[in-house]
Amino acid sequence: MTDLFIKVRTHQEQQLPFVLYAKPNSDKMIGLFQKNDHLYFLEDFAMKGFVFAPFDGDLMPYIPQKQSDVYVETIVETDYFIAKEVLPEIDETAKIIFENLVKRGVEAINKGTFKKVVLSRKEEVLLRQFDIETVFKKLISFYPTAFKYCFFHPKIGMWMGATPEQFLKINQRALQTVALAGTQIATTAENVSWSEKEIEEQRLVTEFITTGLQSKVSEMTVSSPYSIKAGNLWHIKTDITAIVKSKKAKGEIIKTLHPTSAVCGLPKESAKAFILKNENYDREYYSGFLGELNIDFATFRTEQTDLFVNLRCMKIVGDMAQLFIGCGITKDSVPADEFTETGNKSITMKKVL
Ligand SMILES: C=C(O[C@H]1C=CC=C(C(=O)O)[C@@H]1O)C(=O)O
Repeated sequence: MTDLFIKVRTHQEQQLPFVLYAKPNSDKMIGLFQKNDHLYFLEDFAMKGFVFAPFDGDLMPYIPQKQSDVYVETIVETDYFIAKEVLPEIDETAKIIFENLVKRGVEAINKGTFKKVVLSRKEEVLLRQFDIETVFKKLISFYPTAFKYCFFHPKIGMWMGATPEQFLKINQRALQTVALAGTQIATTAENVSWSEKEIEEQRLVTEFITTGLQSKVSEMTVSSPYSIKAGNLWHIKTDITAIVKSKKAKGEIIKTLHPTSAVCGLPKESAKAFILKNENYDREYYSGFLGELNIDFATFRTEQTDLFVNLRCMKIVGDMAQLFIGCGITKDSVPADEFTETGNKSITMKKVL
């Protein structure tokens, strides 16, 4: 066992906060180990550390740089893992509940309450055994292009995930983000074609982000939408770059964009109100955002922010893993298909358990 995982084990035994993560396509694993068990919240967006923000609410926990030890290790592929074959299992009660939720979402769209809403559910998986090191190494091995993480705080719990979605990357004043939406299960075919429903669903995310950024940036560029593979799924993605007008605008940009219409809806406020009223469970940190704020912990360069949307994630509670899965609903959504899509998304985490 390397120093990094020894530190993870001792921190977990001592119930001290830590985060372990590996960025997309990087050969580095980074661990941030808080020296006390205090729950720190961001007071402003100039603070340096690893932020773990929820879907809803202004309280954003973070692990401050000043209170932590940092470990960086190169990923050495010594362990060979075989991806677990995950067979679809349908929970009929969960299916009925989710399909009814989707129906209500489509009705609200038809009434004109919003154009799009992202609805989600939670699924529990019994863990026969659970070892952070093994699960984290599987995430690294199976999802090289994702942001992989394990976050632990005694007052929050343990969360793990492999998200394909960048929320915001800001290097000095250069900003990058993406509009990601539309899902299809990846079969062997490398050419994927998209329906009008999925194209519209993703276009609304691009519209939301570009409109939100408009007054705060200059030199915005927006790529054509293209298909991208994330684990067992295909998505549609648009790359967006811009120059932030002032360094102080970062907080405003984060507040404007979060939660994006890839996880909430359009318009944001009415979609969010519908989610909070109708989903009937607490999303907690699922569809929040997480990552480095104002510092790159591999190089210690400041003025670098690298945040991701907390998707394809799970919370470990006792001998259960709670998987969080959602999908974008538009006027053309078919409830049964949307339920199937959440099942397909659950495979990302099920494969590593
Ligand atoms: C809300 C999720 O995915 C989002 C990101 C990509 C594609 C999505 C979709 O096709 O619905 C979602 O907008 C999730 O994974 O729980």
